[in-house]
Amino acid sequence: MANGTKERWDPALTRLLSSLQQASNLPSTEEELGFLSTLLQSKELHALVNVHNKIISNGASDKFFPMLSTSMDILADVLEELVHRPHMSEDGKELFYLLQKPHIQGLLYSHDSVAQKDYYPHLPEIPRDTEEEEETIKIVQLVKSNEPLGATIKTDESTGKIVIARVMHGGAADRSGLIHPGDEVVEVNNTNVEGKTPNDVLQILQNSEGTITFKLVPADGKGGARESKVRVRAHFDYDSSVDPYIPCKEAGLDFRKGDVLHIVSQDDAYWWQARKEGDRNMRAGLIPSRALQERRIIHDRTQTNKKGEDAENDDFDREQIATYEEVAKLYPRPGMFRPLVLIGAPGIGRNELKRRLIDTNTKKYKTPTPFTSRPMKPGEENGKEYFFVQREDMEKDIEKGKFIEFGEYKGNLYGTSAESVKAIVNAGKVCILNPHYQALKMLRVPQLKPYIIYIKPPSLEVLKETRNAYHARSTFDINNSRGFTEDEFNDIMKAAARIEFLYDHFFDETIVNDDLALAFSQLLSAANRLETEPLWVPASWVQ
Ligand SMILES: Nc1ncnc2c1ncn2[C@@H]1O[C@H](COP(=O)(O)OP(=O)(O)OP(=O)(O)O)[C@@H](O)[C@H]1O
Repeated sequence: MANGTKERWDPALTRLLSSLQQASNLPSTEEELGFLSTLLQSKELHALVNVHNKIISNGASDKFFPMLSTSMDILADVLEELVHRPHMSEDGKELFYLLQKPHIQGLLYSHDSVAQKDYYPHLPEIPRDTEEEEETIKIVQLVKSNEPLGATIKTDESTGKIVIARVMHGGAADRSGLIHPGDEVVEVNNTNVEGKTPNDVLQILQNSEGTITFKLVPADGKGGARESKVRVRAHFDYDSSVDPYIPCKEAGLDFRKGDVLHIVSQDDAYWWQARKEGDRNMRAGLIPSRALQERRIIHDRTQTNKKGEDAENDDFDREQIATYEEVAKLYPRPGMFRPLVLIGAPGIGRNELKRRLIDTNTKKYKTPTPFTSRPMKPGEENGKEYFFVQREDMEKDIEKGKFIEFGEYKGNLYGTSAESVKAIVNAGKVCILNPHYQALKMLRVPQLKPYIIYIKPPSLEVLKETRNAYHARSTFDINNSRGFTEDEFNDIMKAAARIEFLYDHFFDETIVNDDLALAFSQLLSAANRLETEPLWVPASWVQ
């Protein structure tokens, strides 16, 4: 620093300069030595060193010493104290106002920094207007473990460079917080990947041990997207290993129809990221998005129709394309019981199961007496098994919307009135229904929130065996006086296949009715579960 007449040279810098001259025989270029020599002789550096020395020497003497070095903490305490005062004097108000001023806070902050001798050199801010060609590179190191990286790569179509295609939520790459979709991969473990294919890069990754080092050019505008909370129930099976279109097979998440999936990201229009609900694996996997799956189903259906296969009339029932259904948990409420609905092929045993359940507690389980237009069978009583009514009267009531479900079977109408179901639910009883399967869509509404159990036949052989051994009565015989015929067994199997094709996405549970006692115990535990456990229902029922 200029000191009146003469510039005072710092002895340390002078020493450094002379040792530099002695070091001229070291293996360094002339350019490097020249640079250091100029720097050590520069006025700016000397001025800075002098300022530094001054501060140190002042600090060392007792001339200036701080009374305290935490004035900012005290400021915060005072503000906290003042803000809770119900009444404040004018002075108090002024102090409160002053202490919030940025200038005062800045001053105290600087004071504390000096008092704490916190004057380390700080790195300069990154210049805002860098040269366009200059790229920022980030170096990311991950320790390789048995866990996959949790990121996929691809060749960028326009630039031909290798880029991070997606980062799987919860995977190693995501947890590092350092790798983002769109980042350009420059090097992997010191190997330049320019001109390499994603497979080549995978090879490098697979062959590396220990730490993996990536050199990446960060993508613009990324940001850690938050996980979505959406849960869906899958209405189809998915096996990524046979999906020719999945961008990365290793990243696929396989699931079965009925599985509940936690959708963590819907950022990509075609490939969602999901986890199986309850799965402890943190890393999400890729599944086809709703839009993609709908397209696939429509495509498959047009192919089938072209071949002229399987075009039965009630296919329209499946007009709703079953892909994913958003679900939420419904918590049981004391005294409010969801109706239990047993669905299945005629003759499969729903009445038998229902009867047994009611017998366990006739006060608790109730079934509404259905209406029918079929003629009364011998031994039946009006109002007991059915209310027997004229077809025209029943049709009129159906038109008036008095039936929550109705269907036609072999020329006769069957139905359950809305009133009778509501009355049971409101009385705090468990309503158990075994309606015709066509009624499902009408029943599956938020007002009723039914729990739908599909009663499934076992194989044809086991069906015949069990029914014959039990001397089961055919429900196709008006007198209920004989067993099932060969044709009727076949009809049960056919009807079951049809019901499954049309409605399986509505089933909350499936019980195979082979051994009657076993099937019944399953029904009983389902009924108990319904009262005690939160269960997944369409999300709209919960909102
Ligand atoms: N697992 C089983 N093993 C043997 N017999 C069975 C079994 N389940 C039901 N049955 C018998 O099969 C017959 C038909 O059962 P059920 O009347 O319950 O059928 P359903 O499904 O109610 O038929 P529908 O819908 O036509 O009225 C009855 O005799 C019943 O006892």
